[in-house]
Amino acid sequence: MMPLLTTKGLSRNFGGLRAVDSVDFTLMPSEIRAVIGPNGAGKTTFVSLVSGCIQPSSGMIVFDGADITGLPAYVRVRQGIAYTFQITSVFANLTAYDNVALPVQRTLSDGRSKGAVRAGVMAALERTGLADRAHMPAGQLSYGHQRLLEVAMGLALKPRLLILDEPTQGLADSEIDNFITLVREIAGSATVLLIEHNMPVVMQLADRITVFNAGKILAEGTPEAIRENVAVQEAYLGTAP
Ligand SMILES: Nc1ncnc2c1ncn2[C@@H]1O[C@H](COP(=O)(O)OP(=O)(O)OP(=O)(O)O)[C@@H](O)[C@H]1O
Repeated sequence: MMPLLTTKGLSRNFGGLRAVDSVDFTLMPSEIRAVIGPNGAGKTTFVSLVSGCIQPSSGMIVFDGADITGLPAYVRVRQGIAYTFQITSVFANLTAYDNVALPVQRTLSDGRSKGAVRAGVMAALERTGLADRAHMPAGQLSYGHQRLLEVAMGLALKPRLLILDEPTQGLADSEIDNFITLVREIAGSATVLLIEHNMPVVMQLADRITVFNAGKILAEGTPEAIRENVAVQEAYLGTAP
């Protein structure tokens, strides 16, 4: 099977700091991959490089067999890479419905067909549990629901790769359970790359886990293997003897 995504020697400097340092990474289709690591390890920078929000200092990104390193973010979205980054894309003054209508319109050949837009918007809102809040201004939703709204906007793009950056932040425990169900369902039709600090969520969801530390991949493996990895315990989990 061909990988959906690979990076080769991917690096990004900020001044003298190597936030992402020569990362070789492979993601297979329909995987749920969690990316974990201490604060400042380079996780957000890494997924920002994959989505095209920032450009690499060096290295290469291949998506579905094609070199996308030089492509702008909006072209990558069109090719099937959707991302949600900590409420950067939600318009506070628009309703939840209208926020999701924007990406739905982009996926329809006739984006002005009201019925098709409505069906697409409501499907995404229902999947994320926000259907009964469709007509609330996004800015009036709780922080956790704004995170879910971002997921709905990502889903509306019908992505092949959905990148989620700390999606459970601000969600209540009951909402986290729904979120886990949602991600499993999303994984039926898309590959999921998930930055997540909530370890129970990571352990329940991930097929494989990639551990970042100081810009590099420290370890990679199944949840069981990562839990037992002594270097990971020392660097991140803080549970080494
Ligand atoms: N635009 C920027 N300019 C300068 N330094 C940056 C910039 N973005 C990130 N950094 C630095 O790069 C390093 C990696 O940051 P990044 O946000 O990728 O880490 P992270 O693993 O996602 O951390 P967190 O878990 O706290 O979100 C940090 O030292 C951070 O301060």
